[in-house]
Amino acid sequence: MMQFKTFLSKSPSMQTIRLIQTGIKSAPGQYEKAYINGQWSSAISGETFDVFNPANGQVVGKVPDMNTDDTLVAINSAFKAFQSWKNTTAKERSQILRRWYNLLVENQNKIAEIMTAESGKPLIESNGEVTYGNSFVEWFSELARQIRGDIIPSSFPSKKILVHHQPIGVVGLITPWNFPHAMIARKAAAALSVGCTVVIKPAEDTPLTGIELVKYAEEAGFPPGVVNIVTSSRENAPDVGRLLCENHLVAGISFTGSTTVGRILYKQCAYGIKRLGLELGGNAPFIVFKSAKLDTAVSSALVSKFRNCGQTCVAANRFLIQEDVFDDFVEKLVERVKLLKMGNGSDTGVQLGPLINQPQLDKVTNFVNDAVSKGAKIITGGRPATHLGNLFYEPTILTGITPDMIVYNEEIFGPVICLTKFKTEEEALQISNCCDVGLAGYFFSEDISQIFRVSKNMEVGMVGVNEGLISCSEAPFGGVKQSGLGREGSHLGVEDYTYVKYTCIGNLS
Ligand SMILES: NC(=O)C1=CN([C@@H]2O[C@H](COP(=O)(O)OP(=O)(O)OC[C@H]3O[C@@H](n4cnc5c(N)ncnc54)[C@H](OP(=O)(O)O)[C@@H]3O)[C@@H](O)[C@H]2O)C=CC1
Ligand SMILES: O=C(O)CCCC(=O)O
Repeated sequence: MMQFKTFLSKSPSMQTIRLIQTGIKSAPGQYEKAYINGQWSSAISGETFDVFNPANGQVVGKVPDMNTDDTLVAINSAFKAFQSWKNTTAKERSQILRRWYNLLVENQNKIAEIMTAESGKPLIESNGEVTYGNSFVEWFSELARQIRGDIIPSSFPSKKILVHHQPIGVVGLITPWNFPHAMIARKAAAALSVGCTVVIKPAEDTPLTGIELVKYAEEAGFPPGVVNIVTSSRENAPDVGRLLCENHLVAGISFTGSTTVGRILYKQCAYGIKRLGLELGGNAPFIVFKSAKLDTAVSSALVSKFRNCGQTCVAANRFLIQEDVFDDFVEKLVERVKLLKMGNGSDTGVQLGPLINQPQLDKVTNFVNDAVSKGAKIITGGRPATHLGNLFYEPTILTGITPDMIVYNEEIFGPVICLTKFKTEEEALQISNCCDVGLAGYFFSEDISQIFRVSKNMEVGMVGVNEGLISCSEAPFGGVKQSGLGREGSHLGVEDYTYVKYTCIGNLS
């Protein structure tokens, strides 16, 4: 967890300096191939698409633009590979995952630099994400050998009740651009650990990190067809997604991304009654009660809001501050926000990068303009930082938020803090819970009864109490309501990838 916190320090850590001094750079515009059935492959159509650095618009890579033809080959290969991968021992799978983890650790700097080049994340954050993503590979390499069935006492002396957990088969993993390593690792390591095979479809904006991960998976020794990655442009994504959902050889889908696309996949999986894991959007409340330690609340607000420039599904979205401490909190917050350094993520000391692409910039700009047109007051920021590049948006604080504003109702996915004053705990909870999504929620209080009461009553899948950064491989990640289905990470993270098989052995004498 600490790796993300370091981005708030006023000067770059020694680790950042060391990373920058390594001077490792991915070759600009280098052509990468996707990986299907143990072969590094171009698209059957021969098409490619460019990958851009959002900080400056430079082309940093070129990858195959694959469509359903390539995806079908990947599915067939994964299905064939499943027939033997499912019969490997837990120890064998654990050892290959561990080798993958070791290679990812050895190549941490290189992966982080690729990530910064294609996602715009400050290098120190990319480095933090690699540590975080790797931790899932390590976790599931350890968990692989701990998955046990049951023998349940039967009421009939002649019968034995056995319960096994078996891999479901081929799974399609559709992942977003905001965590190009961790979202692949969290899904793939869990699936592979129990004996499933995978077809990964990374986001158009960030395929290079995914390809890099798969290079180390190959080196670690996963047999051909067990791990496949299909890169596709935004234009081909809906068809590729549909094929993964509808092909009868695919047993399940795990998706992280927008609620809109999650709904499409849910529908497409319905006919085949596919296993489906969905990690969708949130609208996280961040409540500061009057008993809170304000400095802790302010530091946590910065971590929760500005990690990946606000482009995080667990980012604090609605800041609710009890009226008694509102002015003090705002004063401390503004002071810290004004110190944040925005720029090209590979430059020393940068804490905030650009937004990922033009639609994201337009979205954030429209949300803020909408709020201001309805009476919100800009305390700081409030516009694109055009002097830095085309996709930068100033860290922004708004007050005077009202329920008719888009920022109040929707996930902002940008560096914008919206502050609302409340009087009572009931009012704060009512505001927190009055939405259709429920991923993460945060609150700050030193009142122990309030801590238990509010964490029980917040309608979310994950609660941070006096803490703004809650994600880690050991804890179950997921939401309630329209924020999704299932849990990733933790001991529960394998459930999406296993069937429960009950065997009754009868007529025993
Ligand atoms: N919950 C979360 O963590 C995330 C939430 N979001 C939210 O979504 C908004 C839009 O971001 P966006 O990138 O468009 O998110 P999407 O949900 O569109 O993208 C996530 C992944 O789904 C793929 N995809 C897109 N359309 C389909 C489809 N019809 N069938 C199958 N796969 C599909 C994308 O491919 P491709 O990139 O090629 O389009 C990408 O790999 C953001 O502003 C944010 O609010 C976005 C990312 C992550
Ligand atoms: O924003 C997301 O898509 C995933 C959340 C990152 C995390 O695991 O904290």
